[in-house]
Amino acid sequence: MLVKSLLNDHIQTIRQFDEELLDAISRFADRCRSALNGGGTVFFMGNGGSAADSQHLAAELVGRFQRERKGLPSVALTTDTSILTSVGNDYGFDRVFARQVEALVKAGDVVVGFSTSGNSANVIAAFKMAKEQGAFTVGMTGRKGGAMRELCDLCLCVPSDTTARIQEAHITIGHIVCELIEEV
Ligand SMILES: O=C(CO)[C@@H](O)[C@H](O)[C@H](O)[C@H](O)COP(=O)(O)O
Ligand SMILES: [Zn+2]
Repeated sequence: MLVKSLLNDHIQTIRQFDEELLDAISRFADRCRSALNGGGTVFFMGNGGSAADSQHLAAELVGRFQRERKGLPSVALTTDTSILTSVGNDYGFDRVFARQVEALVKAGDVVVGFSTSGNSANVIAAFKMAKEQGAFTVGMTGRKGGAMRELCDLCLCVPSDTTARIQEAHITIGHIVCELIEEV
């Protein structure tokens, strides 16, 4: 049955998280915590479903995940249609995140990019800019990792080659990171 087999794929993907990935999730949360404690901001970006993940996680930090606490500085670079259309129109779609990183990101910030292929040109360009700005970069991708694997300071490769399964694992990891950030 297709439904059961798709659910099994999802379960298998999560089951196949190895120690290296679990350790990377903890390090991701630690980096966010130290950036936030030092007055920094956590930025998120991605295309399509990954844009939705970016907005979802920024909302968890600015608003509330599970605990009552102060709002934490976080920005999704996927939301301002005036910026996205002006930069896309004037400089090209590949620059829509990089330009915002140039304008907003400071040393000590964390820049998180979601890309199931690891190869979305606008995410890659923004990571390069984030390094120039002195930020810590976290790539969230799939098994192969694409260009992101070598480019990011920390790269979390979900053990699947299927976009949907990778995205499902990304939001699970994102929620775990939010829980660890709130733990303090
Ligand atoms: O949500 C989905 C598919 O599940 C799509 O919207 C998907 O995110 C888009 O095709 C993206 O453009 C894919 O980009 P990426 O994950 O390779 O960076
Ligand atoms: Zn999707």
